[in-house]
Amino acid sequence: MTAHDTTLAAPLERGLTELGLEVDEARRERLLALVGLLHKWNRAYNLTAVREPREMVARHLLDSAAVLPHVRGPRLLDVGAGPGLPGLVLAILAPELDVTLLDSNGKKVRFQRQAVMELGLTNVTPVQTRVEAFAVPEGGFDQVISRAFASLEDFVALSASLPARGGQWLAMKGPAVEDELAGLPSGVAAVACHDLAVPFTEGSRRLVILERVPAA
Ligand SMILES: C[S@@+](CC[C@H](N)C(=O)[O-])C[C@H]1O[C@@H](n2cnc3c(N)ncnc32)[C@H](O)[C@@H]1O
Repeated sequence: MTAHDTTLAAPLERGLTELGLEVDEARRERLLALVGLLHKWNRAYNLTAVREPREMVARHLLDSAAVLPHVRGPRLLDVGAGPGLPGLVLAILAPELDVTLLDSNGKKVRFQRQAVMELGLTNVTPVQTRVEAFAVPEGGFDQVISRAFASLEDFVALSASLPARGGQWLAMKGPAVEDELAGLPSGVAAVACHDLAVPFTEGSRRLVILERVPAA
């Protein structure tokens, strides 16, 4: 596995504890190795505006980990995953998940593939495509998640056929999501909106969970 900055181990462990997550050392090592890869590839591939590894621990690892209690899987699709956020983090934390990472950008998907290989992950499938052109696999996904991808309305419209029957959309949003909730199409409703405190970051992460409902 790839080398990483050992000074990041303590903040990661503290942050995971603050989130109430028990994560063994092997998984913590993988998470830090992911930060190492993001930092290394960011110079050439411009994967994320977050440049500092320490900041990546909070804004990428812990922010993604914060949604784990709401992820039930097992088939999880991350739409517009970019360098694999939150999907790679969730796949490392919960090996029982079967995670598909989807992005239209070739460089981002090349990074996803490299990370999957270097981290030895067997539960992640990167796919390069636009979500609207993605052929839904038989049965669909139990949950479809996105972070920093699109408005709620566009996220749901672009991925309308992808959740399985009884499946959910999980949208990782900022604090101002009320206006977007008002724009949801009929037939889809928010069933929960969680305020998640992310260690070492200002403001709160909101996780909106959406399901299909009988059209009004
Ligand atoms: C702002 S980035 C967010 C990346 C990642 N989720 C994160 O939080 O760091 C949005 C990503 O969505 C991808 N994207 C935009 N439109 C897309 C589409 N129609 N289908 C698939 N991916 C798309 C872009 O290539 C980009 O990597």
